[in-house]
Amino acid sequence: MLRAILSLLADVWRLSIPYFRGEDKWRGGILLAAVVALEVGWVYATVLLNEWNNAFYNAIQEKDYAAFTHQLWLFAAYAAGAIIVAVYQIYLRQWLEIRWRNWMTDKYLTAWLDNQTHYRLRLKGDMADNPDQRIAEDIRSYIAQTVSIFIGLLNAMMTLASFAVILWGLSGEFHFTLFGRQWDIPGYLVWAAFAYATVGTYIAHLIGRVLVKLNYDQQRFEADYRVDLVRVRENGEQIALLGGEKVEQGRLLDRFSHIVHNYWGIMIAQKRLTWFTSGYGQVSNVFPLIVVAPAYFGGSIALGQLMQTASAFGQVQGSFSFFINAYATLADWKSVVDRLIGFEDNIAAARAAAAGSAYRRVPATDGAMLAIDQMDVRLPGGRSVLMVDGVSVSRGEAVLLTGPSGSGKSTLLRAVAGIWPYGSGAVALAPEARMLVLPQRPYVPVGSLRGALAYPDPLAEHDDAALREVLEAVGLHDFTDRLDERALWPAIMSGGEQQRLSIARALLVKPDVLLLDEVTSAVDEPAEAALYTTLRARLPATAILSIGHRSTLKPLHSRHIEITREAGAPARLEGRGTLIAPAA
Ligand SMILES: Nc1ncnc2c1ncn2[C@@H]1O[C@H](COP(=O)(O)OP(=O)(O)OP(=O)(O)O)[C@@H](O)[C@H]1O
Repeated sequence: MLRAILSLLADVWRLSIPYFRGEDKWRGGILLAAVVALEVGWVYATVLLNEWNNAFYNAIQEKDYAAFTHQLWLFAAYAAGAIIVAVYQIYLRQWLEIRWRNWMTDKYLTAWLDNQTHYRLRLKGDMADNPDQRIAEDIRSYIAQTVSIFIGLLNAMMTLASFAVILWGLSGEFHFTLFGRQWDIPGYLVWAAFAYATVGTYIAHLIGRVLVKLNYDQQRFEADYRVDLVRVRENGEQIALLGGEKVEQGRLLDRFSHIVHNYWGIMIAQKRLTWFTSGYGQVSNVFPLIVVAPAYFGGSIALGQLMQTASAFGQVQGSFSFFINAYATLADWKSVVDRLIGFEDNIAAARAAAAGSAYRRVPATDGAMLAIDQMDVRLPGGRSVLMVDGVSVSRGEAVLLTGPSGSGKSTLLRAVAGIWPYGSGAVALAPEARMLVLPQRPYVPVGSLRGALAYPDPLAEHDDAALREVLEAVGLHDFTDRLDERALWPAIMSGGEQQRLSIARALLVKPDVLLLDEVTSAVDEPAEAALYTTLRARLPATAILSIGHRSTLKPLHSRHIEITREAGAPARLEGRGTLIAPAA
């Protein structure tokens, strides 16, 4: 158990310390110091209140009205101080939490989105479940829980230190005779509180430890369920056309049944733990009185001392049992910490995969804009799918790649674009050449059509005339007046229209090297011919490497290279292929 706690603390340190060393360290540090100072004030107030107990109850016992009213005034002053501390404690704490969360969210988003890590995390299906939950939900609850546990622990330690001293003083000496011998136990009330709390903590640990895994699983099941719901929403049209609603409902209910099943586990464990903690809490109300009662009834202490001792005992025992009451929170905290650590490790692994990638970027020679040599494209598991050698594209050339489905054409484009980390080889690019890759399924973001067209460039970069002009050029005449319309474009535009929009982007960007992955698969053949003709006419210097299946594509290119594949071996793409005579 000690080892588990130490490793948890090491993880918490790893997750928290960057904030207090980062750009926001001053403000974060000052807020944390203020919260700690208020907590110290709070504990000091409880110490004063404990002494007040003694004076107040003695005034009652002695029927001393003047002392009684004096003590009431004192109480009013303490209470006023406590109210101010309570208000600002929460306020400053929330302030710290939101600053910290802001910082951590920024850091995680950067780590996730930078260098295409978000994409590589997906490549290996097992690498990170639900990054959205890690970034949105787990960071929030991690910070809230860490601050709350830190402050709780600080309070428990300070309360323990102050009240143990008071209680030690109040204990006097406890004498009893056992086995014919007199035993003296100094500070016996402190030991009694300690023994009571230790037994309680240990029993709570035994009962509550199953909650760690159960809470972890619960979060995962909830997130999986949410992801499946989103998937149904996103693929609504396909599901409706295929009539897949029953299957989807079955799958969703199946996902949900995991939540229910696990929740029952949590309920049962929680019930068992509550039996114990609430019983323990009730006993704690009277336990100190029982322990001190013999001294009171024996006449050695007054009512004030009884009340002060009982309250001090309660404080000591309460701080010892901090872990008992915080058990469920600690279990939950551990699962949040585990998930964030797992996420950070996955990000690091994805970055290492990228850094360890054996693809090399070299400057192109011999006038080629793009050349691919000795490339071995592999899958995440290590299997080789495609070997490429001696393939190059010159300025103004349009090279068509064809080959069997699944032979690795799209993966080759990913490797050339630098987002695919598995495999090895050299990608030579002309110095300063700008490359644009248009994937098979265009990405049309939600928002204004202007934003979707210019994506991901800043809007100010292209003027309206240029945007309208490229829309006209790709045949999207009906959309030229809708630049500022905000809509769910992916649901409104047809597949072919989305592909045209994607080609319009290429016309805007005017890249030096353009990689096209079946970008006209959803338009008819005459439109396809028109689009390619437009591309080549308007980007006469661009080196185009495109992938396609249709035979009608051939005359639209200047060269054709075919991928060959023999059973049991990786597909091969080699050499210069065949020249295509320009259509008459
Ligand atoms: N992330 C991945 N994990 C495992 N295998 C993958 C992954 N991505 C692609 N593959 C596999 O790699 C092979 C090549 O896929 P790719 O999409 O490159 O083929 P393609 O030649 O473009 O096919 P098509 O002509 O059908 O579009 C396929 O067998 C595919 O299943």
